[in-house]
Amino acid sequence: MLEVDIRHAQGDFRLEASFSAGEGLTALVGPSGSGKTTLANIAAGLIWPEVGRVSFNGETWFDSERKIFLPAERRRIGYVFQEGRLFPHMTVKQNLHYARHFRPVRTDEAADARLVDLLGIGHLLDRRPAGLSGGEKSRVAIGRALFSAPSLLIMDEPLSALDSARKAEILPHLEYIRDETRIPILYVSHAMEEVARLANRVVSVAGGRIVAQGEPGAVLGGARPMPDDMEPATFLSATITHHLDDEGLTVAECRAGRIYLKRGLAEPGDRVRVFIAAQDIILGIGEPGNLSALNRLEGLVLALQERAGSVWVTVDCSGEVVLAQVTRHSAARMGLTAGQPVSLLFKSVSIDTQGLFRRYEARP
Ligand SMILES: Nc1ncnc2c1ncn2[C@@H]1O[C@H](COP(=O)(O)OP(=O)(O)OP(=O)(O)O)[C@@H](O)[C@H]1O
Repeated sequence: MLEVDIRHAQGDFRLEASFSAGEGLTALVGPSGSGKTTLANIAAGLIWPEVGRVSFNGETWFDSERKIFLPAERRRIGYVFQEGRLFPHMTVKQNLHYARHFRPVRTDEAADARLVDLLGIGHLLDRRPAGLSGGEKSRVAIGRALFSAPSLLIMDEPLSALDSARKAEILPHLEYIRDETRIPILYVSHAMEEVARLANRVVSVAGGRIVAQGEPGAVLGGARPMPDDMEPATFLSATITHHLDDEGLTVAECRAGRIYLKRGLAEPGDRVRVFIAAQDIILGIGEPGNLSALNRLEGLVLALQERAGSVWVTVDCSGEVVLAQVTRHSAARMGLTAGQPVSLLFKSVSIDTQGLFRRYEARP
């Protein structure tokens, strides 16, 4: 468990933060300039804060009072930077092997080969970074961080330079690393989709302070405050009841009602976290016509909030708060007001479970 409790000034910027990151992936989210990278660098030992403490699994890495300053190279951290930062004059293999010098344990060639395999970079070993695509570079950078056999992995927006196809290619690798290596990961990101899919825990930062930390649903879900530049969404906790094999669908029940998911890895009885982007929800008043959207939840409008040209509508669906986003024009045309009964419609495809959350939720 990483524990950070610090105060630090950087020019005019004041940081005062206390947070922890345990097993699994902890996402550090927040608007640009809120202090995420600074916090990651403090955890890594690249910045020494003015006051406070940093510890990992009970070992003190930094303590201003006791004058303990463990240098970065002795913290056994694998750091993946936004832009990868591979050594341009070395081949992929040399980049990876360079990281092995930092290992405190003997090299296990079989484990290394598995990692190369897992990241799908075996065919790239003799190439130099200039001959790699963006996605390949990211995979090698992640591999290099893991090759040092780190006790903690810090990733600062490792996918931000990639388009959505390349991101989709890397996300499963990150999931595997999260679930199989058991190395705690501190993951800085703006992207709701990544956080929704990867995070076991979310720490939300704004203006140099921690505004919330905990389960992703509790920090980012429903009507709760969210960093301004993150896509609004709802997280629901649901239990899989059965599959509709012919239709490639899976049915789940949550407090808000029944939902249809794209068939993934989850099996009946599994608890999954379901992510619904607010802009994927269509709001209806009265009996909607014959629509193709499979999912329909019913609820009462709790509140309307104007945000950046659109309206966020929070809806109470049997005690579960669901967030929808509509244009100002639609909100006015529909005459939306608090207390009004509405239907929420969305396609099955707009739900992301992949069954991947199951593995986390099934953990002891
Ligand atoms: N060396 C420095 N000297 C003075 N101020 C700095 C320095 N480095 C960063 N800052 C300021 O500290 C604040 C926090 O920066 P930081 O990079 O931690 O934010 P961030 O949340 O990671 O942002 P982004 O998402 O844009 O990467 C910003 O206001 C930034 O301008």
